[in-house]
Amino acid sequence: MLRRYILLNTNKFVNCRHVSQSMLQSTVDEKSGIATVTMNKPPVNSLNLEFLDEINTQLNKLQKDKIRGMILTSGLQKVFCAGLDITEFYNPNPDRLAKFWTVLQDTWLSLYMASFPTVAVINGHSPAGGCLFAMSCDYRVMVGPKYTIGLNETKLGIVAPKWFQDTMVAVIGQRKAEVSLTTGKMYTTDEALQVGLIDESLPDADSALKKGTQFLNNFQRISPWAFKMTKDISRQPTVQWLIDNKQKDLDFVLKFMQSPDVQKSLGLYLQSLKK
Ligand SMILES: CCCCCC/C=C\CC(=O)SCCNC(=O)CCNC(=O)[C@H](O)C(C)(C)COP(=O)(O)OP(=O)(O)OC[C@H]1O[C@@H](n2cnc3c(N)ncnc32)[C@H](O)[C@@H]1OP(=O)(O)O
Repeated sequence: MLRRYILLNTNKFVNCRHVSQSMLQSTVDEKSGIATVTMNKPPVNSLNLEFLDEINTQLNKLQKDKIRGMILTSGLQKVFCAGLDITEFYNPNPDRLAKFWTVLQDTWLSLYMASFPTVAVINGHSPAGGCLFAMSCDYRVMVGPKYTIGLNETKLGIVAPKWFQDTMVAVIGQRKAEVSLTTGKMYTTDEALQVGLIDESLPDADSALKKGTQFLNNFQRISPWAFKMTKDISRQPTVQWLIDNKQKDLDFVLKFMQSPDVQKSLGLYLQSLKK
């Protein structure tokens, strides 16, 4: 369905195709072919089964629609994405947990290997799975200075899976990733810029969105085929492990998440969040 739509976050009217509207708003600028996908699941854009499914469906649709680029951002005031919904892990139903993890794997593969260029406009805190999503885009612009980003899993008493870790290594390198992962480091915007976890820091969301669009405009003169082949070659070593080990990865998560020690840590962490 084609109709005029207001591009969220910019407060400006633009010529847009409205693609969908629910926990996820997606608009495509007809002139540039750039999609803006806005996560809007209050209070913190936590990624549960239904939300992940919606994100994955949308990514696949944008791919079919042959868009020229995508900005991933948040419609919330101060959170880009709080990561995986911890309640999916706490006292889980094994069947649902298996579905949840499988959709997470698929969503990550769709985002990481997207055939179009992607930019994360990180307009709020971005821990754990939020950081994974940002790192999986081709470019990161973060609004500073007050938000934080990082893979904090060890702080919850859990372990970032190999493919989360490899994604971070691909962005900031082995040594920095190892220190960051083991300590569960959450970086301020300035620290993230220094370590290379983000590419640019801007003082407000509007200028961050403009920067993201500028980055995507670089690809107007680059063949989509050349872009995709180059990205595939660059990212293949990071994705291949998951492609070859989806079931092994799932089995490990199911076992790990149902262990009493992990459940105890998660329970305490959830309680601390509620406080
Ligand atoms: C083999 C190993 C397999 C496991 C691998 C798992 C891999 C990845 C794991 C993850 O992604 S786990 C998620 C980690 N995320 C976090 O630790 C973030 C926790 N949240 C925060 O730090 C803060 O909420 C925030 C994002 C900085 C926002 O702060 P703010 O003050 O705006 O909001 P709060 O008051 O803290 O929260 C509001 C409301 O949301 C609930 N909540 C927050 N984060 C989550 C979450 N990730 N999942 C579920 N629920 C979350 C929080 O409890 C509050 O609830 P109520 O009190 O309103 O009921």
